[in-house]
Amino acid sequence: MELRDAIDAARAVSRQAYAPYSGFRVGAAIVTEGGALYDGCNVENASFGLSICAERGAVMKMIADAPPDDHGIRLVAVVSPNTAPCFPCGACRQVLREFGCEEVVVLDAEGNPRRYPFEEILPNSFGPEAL
Ligand SMILES: O=c1ccn([C@H]2C[C@H](O)[C@@H](CO)O2)c(=O)[nH]1
Ligand SMILES: [Zn+2]
Repeated sequence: MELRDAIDAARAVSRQAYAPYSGFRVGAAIVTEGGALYDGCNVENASFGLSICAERGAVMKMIADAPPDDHGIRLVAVVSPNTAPCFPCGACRQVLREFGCEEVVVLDAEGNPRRYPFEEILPNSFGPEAL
C-alpha cells in the first residue's frame, strides 16, 4: 500500500541523514500522482544556515529524476527517530506547495500514521497559480 511504502521509505532514509551538528535525523518520502516514490534526508553544514531539510531533499530528487509530467505530489511522509510527530518546517511546506502536495503524513508517538490535508498544514497559501 502506498502510504505504508512511503512511511517505510522515510524511516529508512532517515538513517542516511548527515546531521553531525544537531544529531536530529529526518527522512521524507514523496509519492507522486503517478505513484513514484522519492526520498530524502537532511544534510547539514558547518555553516549551519545552509543545512537542507529532508523534505526539500526529496523534492530535489523528484525534480531531477521524475518525468516532467509527474511533478504532482500526492503525499509526503516525514519520519524522525528523534521525535514524533515530526512536521515539515515552514520553508519545506512552501516548497511542497509548489508541486500541489495534497497530504502530509507523520507518525504519532505510538508510531501510527497521522494524515493531514495540505490545506491544514499551509492554509491560504501562495502558489504558482497566483503568478
Ligand atoms: O521537518 C524537518 C525538521 C527538521 N529537519 C532538519 C533540519 C536540521 O538538519 C535538523 C534540526 O532542525 O533537522 C528536517 O529535515 N525536517
Ligand atoms: Zn524544512
